[in-house]
Amino acid sequence: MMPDGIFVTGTDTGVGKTFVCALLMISFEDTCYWKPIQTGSAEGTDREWIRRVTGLPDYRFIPEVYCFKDPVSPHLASMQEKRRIDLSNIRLPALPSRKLVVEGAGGVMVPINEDKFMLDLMLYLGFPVLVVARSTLGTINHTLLTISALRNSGVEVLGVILNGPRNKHNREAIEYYGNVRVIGEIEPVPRVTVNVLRGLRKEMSLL
Ligand SMILES: Nc1ncnc2c1ncn2[C@@H]1O[C@H](COP(=O)(O)OP(=O)(O)OP(=O)(O)O)[C@@H](O)[C@H]1O
Ligand SMILES: C[C@H](N)[C@H](N)CCCCCC(=O)O
Ligand SMILES: [Mg+2]
Repeated sequence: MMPDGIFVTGTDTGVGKTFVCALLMISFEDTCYWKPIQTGSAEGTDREWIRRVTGLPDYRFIPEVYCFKDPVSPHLASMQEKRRIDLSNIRLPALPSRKLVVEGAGGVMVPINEDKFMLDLMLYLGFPVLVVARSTLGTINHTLLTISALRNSGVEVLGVILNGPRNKHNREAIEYYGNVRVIGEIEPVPRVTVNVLRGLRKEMSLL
């Protein structure tokens, strides 16, 4: 059962958070998507990408609160555009549905202003967190560090999704040393389409 709100973070930028959010949107009816802080919008937003790939209606997508053009860390993008990111401006929108998927920018320690990080946004919103990680070499360290930062701050970790070629040893190490569930393993797909996402829905069944 998907909780009413879920925050999707990752061990890095480009690990597949948006892909997993698209999969959540396809897997659970009555779910809205929200990426409150987006950078790199000059190349398109994650909201637009999920909307295009899934074909889901507009009302299931909540507009960003902060949207910056340059594909850099939010703290830098906000300085460049002279618009400080203030957590108190990020208010939970009135939802047209019961469930919400929130996507972060990059990983947990990405700065958003002079003294706040993505992790503070997670604490502020208060949703349990799903961690998307690569399946390949190096992921044990990145994933354990991410989980440790989340738990040390009191954030509930729902589980980990490993994205990439299946790697049994990495999965087992993350579950054992991280004392965490790997709830899904997503293999690379040649092309991301709504039918491909539908075929991957079983990867969300442990949520
Ligand atoms: N399992 C997969 N198979 C094929 N392509 C994938 C898969 N997972 C992710 N991708 C592709 O890899 C790229 C990076 O993934 P994605 O945009 O989901 O990362 P992200 O973590 O959301 O990055 P950001 O920090 O920029 O939000 C995208 O082009 C995405 O479509
Ligand atoms: C532009 C990119 N796709 C993301 N939206 C922002 C990633 C910020 C990462 C910062 C860092 O960890 O160095
Ligand atoms: Mg993304």
